[in-house]
Amino acid sequence: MALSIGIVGLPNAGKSTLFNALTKNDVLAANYPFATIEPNVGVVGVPDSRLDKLAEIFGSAKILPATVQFVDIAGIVRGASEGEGMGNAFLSHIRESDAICQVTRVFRDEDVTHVDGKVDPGSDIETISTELILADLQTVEKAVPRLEKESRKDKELVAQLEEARKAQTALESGTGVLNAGLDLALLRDLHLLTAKRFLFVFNCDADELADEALKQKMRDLVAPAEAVFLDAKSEAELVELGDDEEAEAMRAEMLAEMGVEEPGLDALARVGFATLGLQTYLTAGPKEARAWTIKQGATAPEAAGVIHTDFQKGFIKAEIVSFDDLVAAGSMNDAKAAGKVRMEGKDYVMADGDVVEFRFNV
Ligand SMILES: Nc1ncnc2c1ncn2[C@@H]1O[C@H](COP(=O)(O)OP(=O)(O)OP(=O)(O)O)[C@@H](O)[C@H]1O
Repeated sequence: MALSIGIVGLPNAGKSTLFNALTKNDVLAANYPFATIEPNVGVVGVPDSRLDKLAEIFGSAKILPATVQFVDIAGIVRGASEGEGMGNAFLSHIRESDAICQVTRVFRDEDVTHVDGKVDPGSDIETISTELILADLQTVEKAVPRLEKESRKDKELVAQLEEARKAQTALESGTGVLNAGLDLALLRDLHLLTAKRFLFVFNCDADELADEALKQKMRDLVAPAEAVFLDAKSEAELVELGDDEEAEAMRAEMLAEMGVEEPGLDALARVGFATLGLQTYLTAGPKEARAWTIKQGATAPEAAGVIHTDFQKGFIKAEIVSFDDLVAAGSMNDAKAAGKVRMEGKDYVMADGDVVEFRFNV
C-alpha cells in the first residue's frame, strides 16, 4: 500500500524545491530507497529510526522503510479552469493520489516573484482551493449526462448519478466534496480532487519558522487539516550535504539554528501518514528490517495480508512484541524470557510499532 500524495500550489510557491529535497532525501540513511518513476513522481522512504535499531538487534542486512510517493505538478494560477497559466489539465496527474499537499508560500524573498504580486497565504490557499473545486465541477458536469444515459440501462448507476448531482450542487456553492456530507464511495470512480484529504505545507524562511504567533495563524487558516512548516530551500540544502559523519553534524547544527527538532521532510512524511489514518508495523530478521503500512485499526490478519494475501487467508496467529519492550529487553530471546512477547489471534487490533512474526498455513 504505497501512499501517494499530490503536490499543488501557485507557481513559485516552492513545490519543485520541496519535491527535489524529498526525492534526493536518500541521505537521511543510505538505506532509505528513493526511485523516480517519472520525472515528477518520486518514491520516498519514510525515515524511521526504529528500523535502524531493529537492524542492529537482528543483524539485518537491509532496511526497508514504508514509502510515500510524491507527485509534483505545475503551478496552478487563478483562472486555471478557464485556461489561464498552464490550464488545469495536468491536475489529472494527481487524480489517483490518496491525499493532496498544498504548498503555500510564506517566505518573503523579493527576488522570487509572486504571481499575484504579494505574499498572502490566506488568499493563495483560497485561489488553489477554488481552482480545485472548479476542476471537480468540470469533471462532474461531464459525468452527470453520461451517468444519466448509462443509468437508464444499468439501474445500479442510479445511486451514483444521484450522488454526482449532489456533488455538483455542493461544488457550485463553493464547497469541496470531502466535507459536503456525501457518500464518497459512490463518487469514487470520478476521482474528485476535493474528495481527498488535504495537508498544508507552509514554506517559510528561517525567521518565520521561529515565529509561533505566525504559525498559529497559519494553523487556524487550515484547521482541521494538518499544517507542516518548513523552509524548502534550506531542506534542499540539508539534503545536498551528503551522508557522512561530518554532514550529519552539520545537519544537526543547521537544524538547531533553524530551531526545529526534526527535518521538515520527516514531519511531512509523518503528518502525511497521520492524515490518511495510516500507521506502520515492523518485521525483522537477518535478511531485512522492514516497516509495513496499514490503516489504523487494522486487525492482525489484515496486517498479514499487506505482506501476502496467503498470510491473511491462512492466518493462525501473530507473535508480537512492542518495539519499546523489545529494545528494553535487548533481544527477542530476552523479550520472550521477560514475558513481553504475546501470541495474538485474529481479532487483535495492531498498534503502531508492533514487531511481528505471523504464523500461517498455506
Ligand atoms: N523557503 C524559501 N525561502 C526562500 N526561497 C525559496 C524558499 N523555497 C523556495 N524558494 C525559491 O523560490 C523559487 C521558486 O521555487 P520552486 O521552483 O520550487 O517553485 P514551484 O512552486 O515549483 O514553481 P512552479 O510551479 O513554477 O514550478 C526558487 O528560486 C526557490 O529557490
